[in-house]
Amino acid sequence: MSRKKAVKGKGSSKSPKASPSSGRTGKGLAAAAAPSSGLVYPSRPSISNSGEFYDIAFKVMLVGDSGVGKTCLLVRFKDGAFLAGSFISTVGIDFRNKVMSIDAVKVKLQIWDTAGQERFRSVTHAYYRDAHALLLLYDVTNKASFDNIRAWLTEIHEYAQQDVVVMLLGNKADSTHDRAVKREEGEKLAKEFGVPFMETSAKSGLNVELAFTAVAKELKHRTMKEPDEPKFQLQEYVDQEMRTAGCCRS
Ligand SMILES: Nc1nc2c(ncn2[C@@H]2O[C@H](COP(=O)(O)OP(=O)(O)OP(=O)(O)O)[C@@H](O)[C@H]2O)c(=O)[nH]1
Ligand SMILES: [Mg+2]
Repeated sequence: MSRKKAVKGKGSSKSPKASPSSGRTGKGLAAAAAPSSGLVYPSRPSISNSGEFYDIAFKVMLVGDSGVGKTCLLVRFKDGAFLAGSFISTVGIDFRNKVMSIDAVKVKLQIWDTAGQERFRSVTHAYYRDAHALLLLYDVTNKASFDNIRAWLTEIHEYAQQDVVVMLLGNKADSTHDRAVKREEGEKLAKEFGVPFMETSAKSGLNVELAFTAVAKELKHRTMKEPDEPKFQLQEYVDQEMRTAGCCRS
């Protein structure tokens, strides 16, 4: 399979009109965004010398209330670091790219970090349509952020594609003393809405890699599934991986 090259670096914009691209050329938002159909199928090898090559690309959006840890989760996944210290709320929308190797296929995730603050909601709405997957976060130490998940799911149903992959994440699982939402409550809500669920911690790294890998696997399987290949079971995969890792992987 021929491979495309992922645009490296970071983009940022408050404009909902920015249109995605294959990431083959240029830098920044306009160049890194994918066609509105979303998927990028490489048609010929890249001639560029720098950056990482990929076979398929998907857009993943991080959504949820302000302060639940969306930016920290992305930074942990991308850079392996935790943004400790004062909380700097995201303004508008921002993205980072990461290429993962999934079953010998190079999958590029273009991950959009949205602002949780209400005043940026209309900006975020404009991006839902192009998303292949949504990671919906609440903060296990903040009951209101959990209670708002129903409203977020309503919003997702209204603005996102019908077949978008949604995964519910209870973040800040490291904060055992401040916990306000039990794991079972998260599991129950996820079951009610038929979405996969896991708890994460951007601080410790718990399940961060797993969350993105699971989504990338699901998207890759949907796109490249052989006719006789069984459907990928996302929650089963997550449960199995957590069992293998003794429930605590980073
Ligand atoms: N203990 C703990 N703190 C976290 C974790 N993730 C994020 N935080 C803290 O929570 C605060 C908010 O994190 P952000 O990632 O900026 O939150 P956000 O969801 O991006 O917020 P908006 O950009 O306003 O939507 C910061 O002070 C982080 O240090 C985590 O897993 N554990
Ligand atoms: Mg943020």
